[in-house]
Amino acid sequence: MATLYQHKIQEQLYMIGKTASQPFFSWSQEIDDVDPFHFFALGETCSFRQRFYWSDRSNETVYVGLGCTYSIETTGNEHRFHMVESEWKRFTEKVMTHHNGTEAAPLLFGGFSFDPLKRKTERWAHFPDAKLIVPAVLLSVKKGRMTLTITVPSQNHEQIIEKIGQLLTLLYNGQDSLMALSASCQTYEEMAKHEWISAVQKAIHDIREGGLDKVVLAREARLWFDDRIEPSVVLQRLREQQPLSYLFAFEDKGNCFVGASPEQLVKREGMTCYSTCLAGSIRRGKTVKEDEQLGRWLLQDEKNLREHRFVVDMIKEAMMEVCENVRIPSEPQLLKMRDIQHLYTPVIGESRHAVSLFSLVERLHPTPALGGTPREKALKEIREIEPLDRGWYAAPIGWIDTAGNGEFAVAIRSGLLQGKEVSIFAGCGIVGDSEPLSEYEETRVKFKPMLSALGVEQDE
Ligand SMILES: C=C(O[C@H]1C=CC=C(C(=O)O)[C@@H]1O)C(=O)O
Repeated sequence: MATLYQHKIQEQLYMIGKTASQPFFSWSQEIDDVDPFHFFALGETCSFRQRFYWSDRSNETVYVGLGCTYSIETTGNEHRFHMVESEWKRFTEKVMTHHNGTEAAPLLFGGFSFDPLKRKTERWAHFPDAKLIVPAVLLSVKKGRMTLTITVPSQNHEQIIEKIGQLLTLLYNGQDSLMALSASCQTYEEMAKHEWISAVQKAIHDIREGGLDKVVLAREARLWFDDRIEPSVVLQRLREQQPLSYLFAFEDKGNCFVGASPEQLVKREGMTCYSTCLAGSIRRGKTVKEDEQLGRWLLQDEKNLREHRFVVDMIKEAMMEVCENVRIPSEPQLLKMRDIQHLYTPVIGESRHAVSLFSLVERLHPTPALGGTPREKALKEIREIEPLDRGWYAAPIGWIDTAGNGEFAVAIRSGLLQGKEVSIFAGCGIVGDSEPLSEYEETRVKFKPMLSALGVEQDE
């Protein structure tokens, strides 16, 4: 099998080499079934320094990217979304695509930091305010059909093609390299716990004083393991444990940001735009009866409904500025994940003119589910009182295609894997009648998805 692909690639490249009229060349081919996690894991074996994983909430669309043919990156740029959009457009004009009857084309993957104005720490050194890449090799799974897309420079691509050949050989002829989680956690520490609780008290005070309605405060826990954590194992465990979440990973030179988020920021599919309001939370019950009671309580609890309403109002307003026929249910429903249930309201609209995906991301990020309301005041409050550099946590992560369609999730329920060390993040919406200790407990529940994927169970 591998030989056939290698032969086809070589043949195509030979032709391109002779006729190259564009700086980049992208070649797609439908392939036999492979396991996306295995594909991701082989990226490490074959020394690809960048890896990306994405699957949507239905698991119908899965993308795995390895290597980097083109990258768009910026820090400290207040027009970062616009900059990424125009760079991407420039790239699409420089690439010659050979679809071979597939629907595939090169994709741009990546993410953004939560707040470019927050002081940065060493922890996030490999994650600038925007970093998106076109992978050298991309596995796309759409409704069960698998396609391989190779995107390389038209010249001087011999080395990368050789590496892709090695990958294909291992993919079809080698052993399945996925392993169980072998590292065990030596130390677990909740960072700045007391400082965080004081920050919540301060936020409650500031909200009661007026001028600020809601602010989301997040915190970090650190874990130290006895061995390196391999992201593909964590991804696979997240898929098993959080089947209704977006699954994402972005790895650069051994630093991997990974998570399973229930929250869509935005999706653009032709003229249709989708977003999600997700705010207001309670844990899952231990029995069906208790779970239903907790759910019913959440649907009627004034404080949680208010937290949720701020998000609905903001997303509705943002969508109505660019869309017509905006559909939003009048009441939230419950979204139940393994460890937690949320108030959830989906939003759909038809864009009035061809509004770009990145301009939608810019309008929506951060919603009051991650920042607060009013937006600028909440961001200022977070900058001043939150004892944390969020990095890419709570920020947009996703992909865009050459037609401008794509999807970004909100990178919550996530962690940063750096060799034997891991940071995980969780936050919650603070309003005037919040209670610091129950907000603290809520963040503990939100740590659970990452902790379980890392093989760590929390004390009750
Ligand atoms: C900020 C997080 O969750 C947000 C999403 C859903 C519910 C939330 C809440 O109830 O506070 C948060 O707004 C997180 O998980 O770190």
